[in-house]
Amino acid sequence: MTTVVAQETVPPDVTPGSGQAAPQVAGFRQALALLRPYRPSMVVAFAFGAASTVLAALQPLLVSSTVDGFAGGVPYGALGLMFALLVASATLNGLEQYVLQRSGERFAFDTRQRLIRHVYRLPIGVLERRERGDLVSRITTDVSQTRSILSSGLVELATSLITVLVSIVMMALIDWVLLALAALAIFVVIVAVYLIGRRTRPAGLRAQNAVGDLATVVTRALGAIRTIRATVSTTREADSAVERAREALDAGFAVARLRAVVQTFSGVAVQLLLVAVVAAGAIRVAAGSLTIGQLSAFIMYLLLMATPITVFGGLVSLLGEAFGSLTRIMEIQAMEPETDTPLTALPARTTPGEPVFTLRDVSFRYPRRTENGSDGEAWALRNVTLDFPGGRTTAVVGPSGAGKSTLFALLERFHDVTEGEIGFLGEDVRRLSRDELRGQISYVEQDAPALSGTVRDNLLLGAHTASRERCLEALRRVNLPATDDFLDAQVGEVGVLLSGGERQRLAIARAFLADAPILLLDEVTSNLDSNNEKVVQDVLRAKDGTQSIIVIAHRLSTVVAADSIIVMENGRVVAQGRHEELLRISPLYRELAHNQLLA
Ligand SMILES: Nc1ncnc2c1ncn2[C@@H]1O[C@H](COP(=O)(O)OP(=O)(O)OP(=O)(O)O)[C@@H](O)[C@H]1O
Repeated sequence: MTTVVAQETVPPDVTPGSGQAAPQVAGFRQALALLRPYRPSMVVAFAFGAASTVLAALQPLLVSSTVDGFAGGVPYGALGLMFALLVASATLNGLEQYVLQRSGERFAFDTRQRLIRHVYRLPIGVLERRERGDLVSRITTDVSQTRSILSSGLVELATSLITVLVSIVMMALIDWVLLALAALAIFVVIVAVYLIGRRTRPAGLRAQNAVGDLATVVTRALGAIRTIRATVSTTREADSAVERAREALDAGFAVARLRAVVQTFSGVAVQLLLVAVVAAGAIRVAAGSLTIGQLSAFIMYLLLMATPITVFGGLVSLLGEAFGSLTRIMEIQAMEPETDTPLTALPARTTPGEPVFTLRDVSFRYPRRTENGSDGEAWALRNVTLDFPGGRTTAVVGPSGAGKSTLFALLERFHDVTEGEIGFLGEDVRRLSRDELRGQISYVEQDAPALSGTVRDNLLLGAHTASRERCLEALRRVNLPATDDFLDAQVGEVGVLLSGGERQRLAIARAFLADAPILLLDEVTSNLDSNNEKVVQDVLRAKDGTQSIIVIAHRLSTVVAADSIIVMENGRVVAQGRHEELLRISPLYRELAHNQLLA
C-alpha cells in the first residue's frame, strides 16, 4: 500500500516534452565535468605517460655516449641499458593506454546505464515524438564516441601537442635532411601499427556486435513502451538492456588489452627506427654536415615526438566527433522523465456497480505534432463526463478519430488531462502512483503489438512469475495452441511471425494472465474471424462481475451485449445506453449499426 502523503493540491499538469533545456554544443568544460568521477584513473594514466616520457628523454644521453663509445669497441653495457630503458618506457606507455581504455569502457557502461533508465522513464508523449533509432544510436554509438574523450582524448592531447610542435621546430632548425628521414621513419611506423592493429578487429567486431544487440533490445522495448508501462515491466525490461550493455563492457575490456599490446609494439618499433636515424646522422657527421652535438640534440627531440605522433593524427577529429556525441547525450539527459511521486494511497477496491473511473468535464489536447503547430489546436477530447461502473462491461464506439484511444491513454495516465479531472475509485488519478494505477489495469493496445522473443516471453510480461500451466491455460482460452512448442515459438519483431488474429489473441491471453481488476481492450477483435471473436466474447462474459471491462470496438457485433455503450464523435460523448436504446435515440449509433447490417 502506498503511504499517504498529506498534500492538498493536485500536481500541475506536466505537458510531455516540457522542461527540456537544449544544452549548447558541449566542449572541454562539459567533458571535464562529465569525467569528474574518472579523474583518479586519468591521473594514474597521466603518471604512467609522464614516467614513460621521462624514460624516453633519458635515452638521448645514452645514445650519444653509445655513438662516442663505438670508437673504443662495442659498448655492450650502454647498449643493454638503452634497450632496457626503451622497453620500460614503451611498457609504461602501454600501461597508460590500458588504464585510459579501461576507464573509457567503465565510463561507457556507466553512461549507458544512466541513459537507458532515463529514456525508459521519459513521458510517452516525448517518446512518440522522437525517432526511436535516433534514441538508440545516442545510447550506443554516441556513448562510444564520447568514450574516446576519456580513452584517447584529453590526457594524450595534453602530453603530445606541445611535445610535437617543439620537436618539429627544433629538428627543422638543426637539419632538414634528417627531418625528412624522420618523417619517412614515422610513416613506416604508422603502417606497421596499422598492420598489427588489424589483429584487434575480431575483438572490436565482438564489441560492436554487443552494442548492436543492445540497440535491438532497446528498439524492441521502445516499440511497445505502452505495453511495458501498462504491465509495470519497465524496470525488468531496463535490466535486460543493461545486461547487453554489460556484454559490451566485457568485449570492450578485451579490446583494451589488445590495444595495450599494440601500443607496446609500436613503442618498440619507434625506438628501433630511431637507430636508423642515428646511423644516417652518423654518416652526415662523418661527412662533416652535422656535429655530434647537433645529432644528439636532434635525436633527443625525435625521441620526444615520435610516439605521440603515431597517435596524434586522428585525435583532433576524434575529439570533434566526441564532443558532438556528448552534446546529443546531454540533450537526452536534460529531458524530464515521467515522475511518479504518489500523493495518496491507491484506494481500496469497490463493489460491483460503483464507478471505477469517473471523468468530469475532461478535455485533452495533444502537444503539437508540427513545428508551426498547425494541428496543435484541435481537441482530441472535449468536455467528457462519464462513469465506468465496476464489474460491468462498457463499450466505447464511434467513428475513427473520435477520441476513443485517447480516452484509454488518459485512463492509463500515458498523458494527463488538459482540463477536468479523472477519478479512480473516487481519487484524482494524478494523486496516485502511475505504476500502482497501471498495476490495476490489463491494457491491450490497438494493433496488439508483440515483443520480439517467444510466446512465453510475451505472456509473462504481465505476470512475471506465472507457471507453465497457467500460460497454457491462457492460450487455450483464446483458442491458441496450448503446447510447449508454441510457448517456445519466436514471434519475430513486433510479432510479425504471427498472424494479426494470433497476435490479438496472444495479447488477450496476456491480459487474462495478468488478471487485473480492470481490463481495457482497444480494438482487439478487429482481426479475428467470427469463430475466434465468439471465443473471446465468451471468455469476456465469463469474467463478468469480477472484472471491470472497457472495450473499444469498431465491429458492433462485439459489443451489443455490453452493459453500457458509449457513443463518441469528434472528441465528445454523443450518446450512452444499451444497444436497443441507442438504436432508438442515437442517429449516429443507428448509422453505425445500419452500416454493419445490425439494424
Ligand atoms: N500521439 C498523438 N499525437 C497527436 N495527435 C494524436 C495522437 N494520437 C491521436 N491523435 C489525434 O487525436 C484524435 C483522436 O485520436 P484517437 O486515436 O483517440 O481516435 P480513435 O477514436 O481511437 O480512432 P480509431 O478508431 O481510428 O483508433 C485524432 O484526431 C488523432 O489524429
